[in-house]
This record gives sequence, C-alpha cells and structure tokens, in this order.
Amino acid sequence: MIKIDSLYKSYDNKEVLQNINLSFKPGEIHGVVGENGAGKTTLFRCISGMNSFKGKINYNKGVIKNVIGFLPTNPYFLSKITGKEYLQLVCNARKIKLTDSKEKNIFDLPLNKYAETYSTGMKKKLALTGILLQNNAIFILDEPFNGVDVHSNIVINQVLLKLKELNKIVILSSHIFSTLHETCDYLHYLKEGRIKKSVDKTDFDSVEQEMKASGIEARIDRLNL
Ligand SMILES: Nc1ncnc2c1ncn2[C@@H]1O[C@H](COP(=O)(O)OP(=O)(O)OP(=O)(O)O)[C@@H](O)[C@H]1O
Repeated sequence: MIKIDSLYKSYDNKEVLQNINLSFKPGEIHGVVGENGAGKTTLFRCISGMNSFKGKINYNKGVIKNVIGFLPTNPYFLSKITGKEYLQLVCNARKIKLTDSKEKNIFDLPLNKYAETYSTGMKKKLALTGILLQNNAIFILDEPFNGVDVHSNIVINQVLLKLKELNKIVILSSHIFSTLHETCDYLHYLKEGRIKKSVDKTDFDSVEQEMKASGIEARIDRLNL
C-alpha cells in the first residue's frame, strides 16, 4: 500500500499541493481529476520520487522508485534511439530479459524507426509498453488516453483492468469521465492543490456534476455571445 500523509509541495514559494492525505492499495485503480493546473502531475511526480516535497509518502513493500512505472503526459525520447532499442533499454534498467519485442509490440508500433519521429499517440504507446514490460508493481499514468486513437484506448482500458486483476497499484489522471467510469474504483477531485472530494464508483457522478458546474455558465456569460 502507498500512504500519503500531509503532503505539501511548493514551487518558488507558491504552494501547489496542500495537505494531501491519500492511500492506494494493490488491486485498486485510482483516478485523479481536476482542472488544468490543479496539481495532478505535481502529485504524480512527488509519488514517483521525481519531485521533492514536505510530508510523508510510505510504501510498505520497498522503495517506490524501484517498482514504479511512470507514464508522463508527453513522453520524451533520446534522439537516434529506435522503439526496439528503447524497449530494450527500459527492460535492461530492471534487469528483465526482453526476448521477443515483436510479440510484445501490442500497439503495432514501427519499432525499427527512431522513437523521436513517432507521433504523439505512438510515443505514448511506446512509453506505456516499456513500463508494462518492466513488470512494475505500481503504475502512474498521466493522461494515458490523451492523444491515443480509439482502438488503442480500448486496449489501454483492457490493460488497466488486467493490471487490477494482477493486484497492481494503478493511479491515473484523465479529463474523460466515460473512461474513468469504465476503469477506476476511486476518484479523487483535486482543486487548487487540495483534495476536494474522494469517492468510490457509486459516487462518480457527483464529482462529474461538481466539476462541470464550477462556474461554467458564468464564464461563458463573460464572452457576451
Ligand atoms: N516546474 C514548475 N515550476 C513552477 N511551477 C510549476 C512547475 N510545474 C508545475 N507548476 C505549477 O504547479 C501547478 C500545478 O501544475 P500541474 O502540472 O501539477 O497541474 P495539472 O493538474 O497536472 O495540470 P494539467 O491538467 O494541465 O496537466 C500549476 O500552477 C503550474 O503552473
């Protein structure tokens, strides 16, 4: 289990996460939702050990960074590295033997091409394949569905459910409620750096309504259409 207690994070004296208290158990899929700039990526970076923070993040089964697969919103690849070489590299990092990259290429990516030349969606799928091959215990997926085609979205949905079945901890962000409904067990609504609401599946609609209602009409009125 991952347990976050009283987490605070500031950038240049500006507090972007305040008093975050959350726990994530194996076999659970958690969605983190919130407007742009609410702090989702910052929270993910803190959990992954990429950001410093105040407070506690404990994992009862060892060191998080050794067992975590983090999928960034926009994965970045070194130049002159093919998709196949990238998969080899991430497997080497975990001392995992990659025997047949062709068979593991579930998104039918052009593995012999340089990864930096891939489209946005292809880059995301390559990075996701990489963390799946690493056999991680924890998956943090920052907008996994964004920029990915419909068929791949269905594959990712199925992958998430498989990870749940395998007792992994999965934490993701998305702005697409229908997808969250299909995959997540819990939703955490982050607003201006604070958890405004945490709900289980039976209450997802209330979060959706609350997010949609937050000032939409007043904003549109300002345009004087
Ligand atoms: N490296 C940084 N330096 C300074 N401020 C940052 C940095 N990264 C993020 N921020 C600020 O922290 C706040 C939270 O950003 P974050 O990227 O975590 O939001 P988010 O919820 O992931 O947004 P989005 O939905 O647009 O991806 C924002 O106000 C952002 O401007």
